[in-house]
Amino acid sequence: MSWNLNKVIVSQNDGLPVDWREMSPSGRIFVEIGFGNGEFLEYLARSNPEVLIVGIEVSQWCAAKGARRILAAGYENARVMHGDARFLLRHCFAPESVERVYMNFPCPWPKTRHASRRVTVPSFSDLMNYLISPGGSFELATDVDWYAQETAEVFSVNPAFRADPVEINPIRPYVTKYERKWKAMGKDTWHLTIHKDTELTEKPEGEDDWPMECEASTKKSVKEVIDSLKDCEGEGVGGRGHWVFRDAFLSDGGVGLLLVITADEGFEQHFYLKVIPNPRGVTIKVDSVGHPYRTPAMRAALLKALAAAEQQ
Ligand SMILES: C[S@@+](CC[C@H](N)C(=O)[O-])C[C@H]1O[C@@H](n2cnc3c(N)ncnc32)[C@H](O)[C@@H]1O
Repeated sequence: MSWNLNKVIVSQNDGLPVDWREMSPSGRIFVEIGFGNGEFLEYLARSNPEVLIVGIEVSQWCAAKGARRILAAGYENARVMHGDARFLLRHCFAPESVERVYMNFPCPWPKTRHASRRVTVPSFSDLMNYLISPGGSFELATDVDWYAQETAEVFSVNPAFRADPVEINPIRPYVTKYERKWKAMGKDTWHLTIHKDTELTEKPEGEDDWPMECEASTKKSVKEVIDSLKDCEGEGVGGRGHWVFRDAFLSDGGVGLLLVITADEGFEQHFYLKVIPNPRGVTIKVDSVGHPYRTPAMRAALLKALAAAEQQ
């Protein structure tokens, strides 16, 4: 059987931030981070038909499996995004647009040297403050007691939030396969609910609105522009993220290609900047193949290429 996964999988090509409210029967939105095999996602869609349920999965295999599950069940109120939730939630959702965020049994990355890989790094509470609407909540289920405590502590320093006491083995409306297996071994689970009471005081600027193409008036050739940029590197806009021009090529048609690698909050992208001759100089544009996301590091790389082209 073939599946049209595009009916369910959403990417930034649908516009940024994605217009989730328009897809939602009531305008309400719930998110599940790291949905694994998608059974909780399906449960959320089934039990909340008036709400749009958005699942985010970093594993491509799980993202496709979850999308197939939603299609097979025939739910119109669920969508899937493939990628790192820490990045996608910031860039693909409008501020304070999500009512509830669920995260079930995330990998705790127990070793200290892997702590930065935990979904609940300290900046996570800022991300949830950006994302969750006043009156909304974040719910964590975990099989690791210290992970629940650590997450509660991460939120406790943020005055926008109020945490319920961590619960042990509460009765849950739906138990996933992972949780069933864990319980069958006689083991405990811990649950944490965090409430957001206050509104964001500073609304973040629309940092995803800038164009991915610019023109430089210059007498330099395309070759001179790309040669001057090869191996350059620097910080993203606002000191966020990092970019590097890894390689430069000149096509037979005279178009320059710069291979750019960016890292934003642990989110890495590889894409090309095209340098195209025009009568006044050059046009520099982010190549859309691979659908890279607009990030502070991408913006800084584009600005660097523009400055290098215009420099006498
Ligand atoms: C242990 S599994 C739990 C799956 C499911 N929630 C359950 O309860 O059965 C953790 C899931 O989180 C996903 N994941 C890990 N880090 C993530 C991230 N930064 N963004 C989105 N998904 C992530 C993994 O791919 C994996 O599917």
